[in-house]
Amino acid sequence: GTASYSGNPYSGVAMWANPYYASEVSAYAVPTLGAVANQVGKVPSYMWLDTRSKVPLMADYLAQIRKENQAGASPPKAGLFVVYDLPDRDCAAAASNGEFSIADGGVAKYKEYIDAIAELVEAYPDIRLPLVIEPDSLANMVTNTNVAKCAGAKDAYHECTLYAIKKLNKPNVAMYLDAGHAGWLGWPANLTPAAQMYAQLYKDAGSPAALRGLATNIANYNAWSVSSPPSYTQGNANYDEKHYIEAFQPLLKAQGWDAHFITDTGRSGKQPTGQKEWGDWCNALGTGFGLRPSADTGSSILDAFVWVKPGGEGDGTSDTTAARYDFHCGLEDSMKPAPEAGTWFEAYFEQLFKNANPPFQ
Ligand SMILES: O=[N+]([O-])c1ccc(O[C@@H]2O[C@H](CO)[C@@H](O[C@@H]3O[C@H](CO)[C@@H](O[C@@H]4O[C@H](CO)[C@@H](O)[C@H](O)[C@H]4O)[C@H](O)[C@H]3O)[C@H](O)[C@H]2O)cc1
Ligand SMILES: [Mg+2]
Repeated sequence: GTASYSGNPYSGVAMWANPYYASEVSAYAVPTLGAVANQVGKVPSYMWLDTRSKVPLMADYLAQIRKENQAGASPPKAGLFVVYDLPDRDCAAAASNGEFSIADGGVAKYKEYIDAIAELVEAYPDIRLPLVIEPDSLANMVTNTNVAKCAGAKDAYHECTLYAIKKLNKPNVAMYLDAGHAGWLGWPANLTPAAQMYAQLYKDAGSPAALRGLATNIANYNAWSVSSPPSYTQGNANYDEKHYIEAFQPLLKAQGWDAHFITDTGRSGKQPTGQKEWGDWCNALGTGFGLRPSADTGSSILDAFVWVKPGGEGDGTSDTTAARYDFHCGLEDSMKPAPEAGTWFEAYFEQLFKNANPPFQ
């Protein structure tokens, strides 16, 4: 049957753990940490479609999920994917810059990338697909239009995001637009403009049924809920993701969007973290694997805890001579030496594993 749904898209399905992350864990972590580390590879995390060449891998994974579901998986498995290939991507940073540039036909190339993903979505109406849409993009439009590359990307980000939302608006899909985190858009000064921008986009897209809400804390380290505010959150009453989304949701609703949320808990298990500044986002010291993915959140507006950034894959290289070197990855509270964004960072995995809460045992 079809994987159509109403309400929480994570209800009635199990999240599928992709074999790529599991293979990284078994290849690189198990030799040092022992077989216990394999438990981490079994935790369902999101697969990032960070290049056009990754789309065929999504096709393989969907075929595998269908096979497991047809073999009787109960509850049926849902596929977890991040759409992440905007032209002039990651416009306020250097570490995760992508393959497409606006100056080099990037908008057209992005639309073809979305078309390829939409084709797969339509070929697999039987698989539930809660998708994360474009980490760091729209959040930068709220706080970083003073950065030339972000100012120059504003129109393209909006055009491309609208295109993606409309093309991927299918009954088996739920889309969550990236919305930074408590330490980014959660600041009082940022929250209202953020609500205006996201709600406007929802309306501009024609209030699509599959646009379920916002994803927060992607590739960041904030607690879902912490009893006392970490020192670096000083000045912001929204010091964890629960405060952030509970402050954000009424503003979005008032603007016409009854949005729901998902929050990345993949690297939020240790609080406070070793960050010196809240904005120090690159390979932060003193972090741990956090709450396991689940739709059982205890919150009526949080659909699920999810692991979106696969813990152990780096945030950015610490090699100052590299093209994608970003100074945030050279800070005192960033783990060094660090490999390129998205590549395996064994020492970082071991930090997350040691600090895991709940622990792996
Ligand atoms: O005291 N006050 O009243 C007050 C008021 C306002 C203040 O200003 C706020 O300060 C915040 C920092 O505290 C800033 O938040 C940081 O913004 C960066 C982008 O510019 C984000 O970086 C991204 O992080 C992603 C992973 O999350 C990476 O994947 C991505 O590559 C990377 O680019 C950081 O997370 C995020 O923490 C806000 O913009 C800024 O408005 C500050 C104080
Ligand atoms: Mg990043």
